Parts: sequence; structure tokens; C-alpha cells
Amino acid sequence: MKPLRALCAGELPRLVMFDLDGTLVDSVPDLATAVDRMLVELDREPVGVECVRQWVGNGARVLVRRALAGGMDHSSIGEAETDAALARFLDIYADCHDLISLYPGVHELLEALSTAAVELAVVTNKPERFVAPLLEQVGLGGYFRWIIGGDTLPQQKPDPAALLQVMRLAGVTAAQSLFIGDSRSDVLAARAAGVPCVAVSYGYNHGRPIAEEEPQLVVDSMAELL
Ligand SMILES: O=C(O)COP(=O)(O)O
Ligand SMILES: [Mg+2]
Repeated sequence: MKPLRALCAGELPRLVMFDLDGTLVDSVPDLATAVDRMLVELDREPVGVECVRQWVGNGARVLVRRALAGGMDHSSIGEAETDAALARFLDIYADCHDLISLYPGVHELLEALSTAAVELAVVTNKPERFVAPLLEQVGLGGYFRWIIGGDTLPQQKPDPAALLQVMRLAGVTAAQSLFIGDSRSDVLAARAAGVPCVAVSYGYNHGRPIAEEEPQLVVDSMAELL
């Protein structure tokens, strides 16, 4: 795990925090199914998986607002319309978990880190209720000591609050921690927490290369970290 040591002054980090969607699991096919079913219920045209891939990363509420707006800018969408559509989306998504898949190298990296007694956490903007069951479904149920979802705290990424909270609970400093994510919110949250950030190139970053956000390291697969 040389690349991880290089980011933490020659030592293995004591805590590694992971983003979920686009980092550990490819969840966009299921999210797109749920978005499209919601839109069809509302007598709208479905948008398909490529649009949803660009819109994911700022939590379910913003995803639904982007779907209603048909683009990244959702400022025209009202709160009452959002509340009603979000409730339908969450209900529909609760039954859409057939297509989720684990990215290559994830299981191996988690196994190596936990064997080395590194503490592991998930910090995602996905609503908390979905996270533990999905991790269980893809075979990652036992690895994470802390799970923070998008609605666990008042703030979500890019705010660093969740990262700071996990670091506090783990009793570690920023220099002993690492964050691994796929999108701009992840890089910004890690930077604001003072934590080194590894970004994966295969995830969802609103259609832009993640290197533009200037994480400390970009990898094409978790296997590169082993
Ligand atoms: O729900 C989202 O928008 C994305 O979740 P993530 O923070 O795990 O990428
Ligand atoms: Mg993500």
C-alpha cells in the first residue's frame, strides 16, 4: 500500500473514509431507473442513465431537482414540487437495487486495510437509510465502523462536517486520515478538513475529469493503491 503511505508521511493512514456512489459501487443504473420511473409518473419524458450520471453527487434532493429541471441548474424548481417528487423517488428507489455493482479492486483494498487494522468509514451524500443495506448486498457489510449519510448531519459534502466527526470519533488527526472519492464535493470536503484525498477516475464528476479538482492523487482503479 505504498501510495497510501506516501500520502501520510510514510505511515499507513489510521483512518480511511470512502465515498460510496461512483467510488465503491456503480449505483447510477439503479438511480436512473428510479429517476425515470418518477418522471414517467409525473407525465414527463424519461432522461436515461447518461443524464443521471452527470447529476448524481449532491444527494437525492438535488438529483430529483435536476431531473425536474432537465439539467444541472435547478434554481427554477419550487420546494413543494421538490418535496412531492422526492417522496416518490425515495419510495421507488427503495425497490431499485438490482443493477448495483462493486468496482474492481474495492473488496481487495478493504480487506488489506482491515487486515492492517486501519479504521474504515463511509461518508456519502446518499440518504443514510439506503447505505448499510446496499453495502450488505454487495458483500461489504462487515468493513465499516462508521457510516454517515447525506441526511445524518445537517451538513453534507462539500462541507467537511462529516469527515471531522468521523475523525473525532476515531480519535485521529487529519494527517493520519485519508479520503477516497470520485467527485468535486469529495475533494472539496477533504481539502476543507485538511485530509489528503485520493480520487478515482471511473466515477461520476458531473461529466468533468476529476483531476481538474486537484486531489492529491488520481487512480484508475483501487488496485493501484494496493
Ligand atoms: O447520493 C449522491 O448524490 C451521491 O452519493 P456519494 O456522496 O456517495 O457519491
Ligand atoms: Mg460519489
